[in-house]
Amino acid sequence: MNGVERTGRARLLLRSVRPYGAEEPVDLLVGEDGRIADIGELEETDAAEVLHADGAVALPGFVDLHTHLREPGREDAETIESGSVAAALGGYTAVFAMANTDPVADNAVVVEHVRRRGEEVGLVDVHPVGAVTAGLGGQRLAEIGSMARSAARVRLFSDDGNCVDDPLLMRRALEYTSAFGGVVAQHAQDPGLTPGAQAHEGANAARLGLAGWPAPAEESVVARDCMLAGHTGGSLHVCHVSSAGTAEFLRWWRSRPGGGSVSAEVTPHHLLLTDELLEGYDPRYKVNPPLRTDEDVRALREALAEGVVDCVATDHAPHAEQDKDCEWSAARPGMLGLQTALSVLVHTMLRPGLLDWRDLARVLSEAPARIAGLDDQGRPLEVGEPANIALVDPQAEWTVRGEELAGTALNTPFEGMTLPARVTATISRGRVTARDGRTQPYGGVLR
Ligand SMILES: NC(=O)N[C@@H](CC(=O)O)C(=O)O
Ligand SMILES: [Zn+2]
Ligand SMILES: [Zn+2]
Repeated sequence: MNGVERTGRARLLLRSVRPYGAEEPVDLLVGEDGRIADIGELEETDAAEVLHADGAVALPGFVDLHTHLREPGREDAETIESGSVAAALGGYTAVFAMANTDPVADNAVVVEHVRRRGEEVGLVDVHPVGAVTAGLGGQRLAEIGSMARSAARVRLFSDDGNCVDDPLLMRRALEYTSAFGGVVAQHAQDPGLTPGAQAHEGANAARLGLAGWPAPAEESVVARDCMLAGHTGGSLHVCHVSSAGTAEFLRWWRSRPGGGSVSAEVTPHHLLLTDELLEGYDPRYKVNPPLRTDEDVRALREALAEGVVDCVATDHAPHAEQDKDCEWSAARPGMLGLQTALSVLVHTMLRPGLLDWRDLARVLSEAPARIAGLDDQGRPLEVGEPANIALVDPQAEWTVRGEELAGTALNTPFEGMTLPARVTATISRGRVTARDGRTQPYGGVLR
């Protein structure tokens, strides 16, 4: 008896997919319950929809712990809808929407709005991140408990964009969130070391006359927070690790007893780009933390390969044209990332042999789902599991054009670059949400 006989009707038949890049293609059947019903060489069924995948690599749908959707407040840069489109096209089935909106997501009303709007759009599970401090002000804790208990059931808290600088507040946040299994995601940047910072502190910034952002401003906060997490038993997640020194510290810390309560992410742009790109003062390369050196890039790739850094998060940061198309110092930091992440990972990690497809499933899906405590994402591609799937054409090559990406923002740092591999379809709980560059809502609700 196959899964469909067990569960009733079939919904979708994926013809010829290669789970985790396996040599031999198989067929994958999804039941009406949105779960994988059968895998193998399957007979024609009365499946409602057949998708000919032509040997595409099948991975569990990607999970982004770090996305800026800009709604509420800056809908001119991105909306929950346009960001969901970008996410589905990029192979994502769940994203975490950062709290630095206007109003800030520091209370139950805002986080419930974000979650509900994500459900209405129905392309990807949108999980709101709650602010750690009220108004991202760094002075007192936000209403963490009420956000956790709200219908949005917030588990991830971050002041991202700002660092939770005050050590006592950081300690309290770790203690408080640990009571209900929450996680504090820190944007590690000592503000005292980075006044007016514009670029990685080093030879390039000096030559270009840009105020430096020294790596120890990140490393010292990461070290402090690891120690606070160890002391309190709280869970710390380090956002956008950017320096070799941070990777080295995390390698040491995580090898110690108790070091397992710390997790970390790296962005695709920090795995590929360096501060040499700043030469022409093009604000598309302005980002926080800044692009650093070749040596940092190498160290970050190694750290991801080793598992010292658990996962990849995009830090997708759309900006309106007037906030990027201006002189360097006036431009906002941030880069688009959702639709290019898989390709950058194939280019920087898979092709050089640092990771294989199974590892990509880990860093793009399984690890972030585990860190955020999602039990229906990052699951194995096996019978009975939820059908959250990204299909990837590994042979594809494409040239990135901001104009062709979803949404109105154009600030991709990969403009004009030709990258390998492309997401051809995304399936969210058994429904095709994206296919060949188009999206279609699943109309489902989060469970
Ligand atoms: N990464 C950025 O440069 N910008 C982010 C904030 C952040 O992630 O720190 C943004 O909100 O635009
Ligand atoms: Zn940040
Ligand atoms: Zn961010």
